[in-house]
Amino acid sequence: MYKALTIAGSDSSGGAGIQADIKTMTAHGVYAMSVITALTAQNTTGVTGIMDVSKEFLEEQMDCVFTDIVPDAVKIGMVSSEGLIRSISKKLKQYGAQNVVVDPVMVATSGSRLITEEAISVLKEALFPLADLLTPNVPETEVIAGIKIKTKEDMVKATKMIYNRYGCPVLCKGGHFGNDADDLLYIDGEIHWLKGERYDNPNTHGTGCTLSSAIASNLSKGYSMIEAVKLAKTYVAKAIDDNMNLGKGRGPLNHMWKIMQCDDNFIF
Ligand SMILES: Nc1ncnc2c1ncn2[C@@H]1O[C@H](COP(=O)(O)OP(=O)(O)OP(=O)(O)O)[C@@H](O)[C@H]1O
Ligand SMILES: Cc1ncc(CO)c(N)n1
Repeated sequence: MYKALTIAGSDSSGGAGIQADIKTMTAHGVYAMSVITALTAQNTTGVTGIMDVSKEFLEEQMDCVFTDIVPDAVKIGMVSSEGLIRSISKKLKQYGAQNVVVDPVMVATSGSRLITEEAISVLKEALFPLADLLTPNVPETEVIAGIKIKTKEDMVKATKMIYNRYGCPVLCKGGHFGNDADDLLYIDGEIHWLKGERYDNPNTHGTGCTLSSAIASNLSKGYSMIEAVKLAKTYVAKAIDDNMNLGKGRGPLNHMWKIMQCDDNFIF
């Protein structure tokens, strides 16, 4: 059994954060574990509240996981404050965590802010150097690189800047850019455009969380980074294209699209 850990915030509406991650890892046949950084009160229309856990309790959760069922891969999502980021960094180093995917979550699909301004610089300094892959979307890439992205050439430029600064592979996700869903993977000094068709579906709550936990699942199984990202992109595309339509705002994906293609007798 391959094992993956998500370190992220809980989404009460089940489409993003910890819930999306656990569904995704489970759909990949991977044993999922969670270290919860915060509770959020949110639904498909927005986030109404955030309650961070204490540093001590976050570290206690990490100790419990890493001293028992050691994860083959780790995905990090929403971490809203400096102290929690430093605690995660300390514990990842202490336990020599493998296959670390960092999704630098800043703003929810609904537009709500999920990290403080001060915490962004700590994220860069304490967490990015530990990442085996960084997965910013275009607005996050702009913030991290410090340049505006108007064209695909800008996307390449900003992604290279981040790669050179932090020394880790970068996947710049194109879900917020242009008429396609092309993502840019920069790894080992080479550019790989991962082409994607854009589906005309407003229900994209949690696409980023789902992609990063699918990548972590694939890495836990031993796939190369490029293969892990390509497979994850296909999984997300199919979960969007399944056209589930829940909630009053931007609804969640169908993480279980594959299982629901099986007949009931197979599942039970
Ligand atoms: N409408 C769409 N059709 C097809 N693929 C999409 C669509 N929207 C996003 N994607 C894909 O989903 C993945 C996540 O990208 P996106 O840019 O949406 O991340 P994100 O902004 O971090 O997500 P979130 O909205 O959850 O914060 C990428 O592989 C992207 O290409
Ligand atoms: C808890 C949580 N993490 C990440 C996102 C980004 O989609 C969200 N909306 N909620």
